[in-house]
Amino acid sequence: MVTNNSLQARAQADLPTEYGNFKVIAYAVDQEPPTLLIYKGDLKSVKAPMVRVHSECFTGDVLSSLRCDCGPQLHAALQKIEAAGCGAVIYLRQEGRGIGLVNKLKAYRLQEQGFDTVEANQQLHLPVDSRSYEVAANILQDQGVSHIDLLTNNPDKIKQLSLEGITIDHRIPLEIPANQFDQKYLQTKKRKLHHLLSEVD
Ligand SMILES: Nc1nc2c(ncn2[C@@H]2O[C@H](COP(=O)(O)OP(=O)(O)OP(=O)(O)O)[C@@H](O)[C@H]2O)c(=O)[nH]1
Repeated sequence: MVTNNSLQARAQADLPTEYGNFKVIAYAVDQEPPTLLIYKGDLKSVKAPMVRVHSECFTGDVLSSLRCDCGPQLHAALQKIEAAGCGAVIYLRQEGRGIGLVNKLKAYRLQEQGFDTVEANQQLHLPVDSRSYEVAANILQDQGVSHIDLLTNNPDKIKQLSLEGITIDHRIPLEIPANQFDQKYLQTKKRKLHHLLSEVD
């Protein structure tokens, strides 16, 4: 299993989780942190498997931070894929929408002073969102998948994956109710980044 000249499947294993039994494959280039494909079922056997392309959020995914909806989105995606019986999470190492964990924490400090998530990145002279979905598309293609049902609220993710050759048959919303700490974060995603968040004002 090899995707292109450099990205390779380096290791695979079973991954039993709270939500059900999955398999995991680590795709990597040289010593870079691996992109993980967590999946269940035969992805090629369905016309459009359910897929979550998830950007790393150490604070949300690992530390259960309430400042964002990332952790609950990841867990909800695993639950939905388990219920569907087939599907995948692709875990991209694009912390902080591409700015990295240190800069994300600097952006958090600025948010504590009143800036929103977009303004905080701008204050740091960093891109608001520098993510690429090419690796996700390469992994799907390596798995023989060209059509997916994508779990997302982010129209840019749909657009970019489409440009990389993946057809999004359906968007499956992945809305997590706001908590007392992430209301402004979700509002900014809706107002400035045009996320499809029907439950946010
Ligand atoms: N720069 C920055 N990144 C953040 C912040 N909060 C979360 N993130 C990162 O945002 C990324 C997730 O992107 P989101 O815009 O929340 O959601 P998305 O993945 O684009 O869209 P969905 O598919 O709908 O979840 C992860 O890499 C997080 O680390 C923040 O306050 N500032």
